[in-house]
Amino acid sequence: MTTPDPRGPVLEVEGLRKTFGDVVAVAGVDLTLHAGGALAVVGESGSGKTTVARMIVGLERPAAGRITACGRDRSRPARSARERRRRGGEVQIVFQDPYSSLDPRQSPASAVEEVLRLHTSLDAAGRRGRVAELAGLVGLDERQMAAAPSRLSGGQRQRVAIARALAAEPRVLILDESVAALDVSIQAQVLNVLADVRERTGVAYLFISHDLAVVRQVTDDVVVMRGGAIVERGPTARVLDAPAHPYTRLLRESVPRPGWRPARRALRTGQDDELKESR
Ligand SMILES: Nc1ncnc2c1ncn2[C@@H]1O[C@H](COP(=O)(O)OP(=O)(O)OP(=O)(O)O)[C@@H](O)[C@H]1O
Repeated sequence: MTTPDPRGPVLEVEGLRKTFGDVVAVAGVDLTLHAGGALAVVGESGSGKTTVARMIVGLERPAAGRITACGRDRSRPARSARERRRRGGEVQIVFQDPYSSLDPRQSPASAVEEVLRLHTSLDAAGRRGRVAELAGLVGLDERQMAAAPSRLSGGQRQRVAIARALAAEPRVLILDESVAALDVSIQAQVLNVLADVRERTGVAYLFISHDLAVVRQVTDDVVVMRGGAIVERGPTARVLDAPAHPYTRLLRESVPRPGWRPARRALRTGQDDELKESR
């Protein structure tokens, strides 16, 4: 087995294709995400973005094409629990809906610890320390980490989902419309957390979004999908400022709220939204 190059691609997708009956959801997509990079996948609803993400994490089986993460092929389903676990240590995903992503009976601390138990060799004390570190990274305090998920707001739940995904120490984090369900001000705070996390951990993002203003803030490169295919790709600023494809121009013109700007520093203390308990 070869050791993956730490600066090389952490995710490569070639000729990826998926059909659902007569519908061609993904029609031959090529993507490369480099270590520590952030690549956006944009496009209107139904353009195939989520299906690409689901194939990468093994929730859908490709009709054709090749997916390589950390130098290892993952185009076919994992054949053992061990292989599934190893893949989970390479790529993790955070979905859109903060309300369905957490087990209502499990505290955030216990959810994060469970992942640490599966993916690391830390002992109980080591895991407790790491839970605290991850909580700090996403801006949650001890009380929030011990609370029932029903007492947490949407923004806090997404922070938990991000911490839980990072607990597996993935090289790639897929964010599938992960801030789309949040209010604009909370969204800005979670985006700041994501920028901070990337800087501090070197994790790479595949950032799926229909929102160009958001994409501009957190990604270096972008691919634009339409009808299952990529119609344009390049550095995010260039593609959004001077789109070459008419579809990208159309997407840009339909942005509902231009001009969003992030705060300089990420909020680390979860001040975005207090525990409902304390309201
Ligand atoms: N399980 C499924 N069964 C049938 N068709 C599906 C299924 N999943 C996706 N599709 C279809 O595949 C196409 C791509 O869907 P996909 O969800 O990947 O797009 P998207 O760009 O992520 O859109 P959205 O942002 O609305 O989720 C759409 O036409 C969709 O209806």
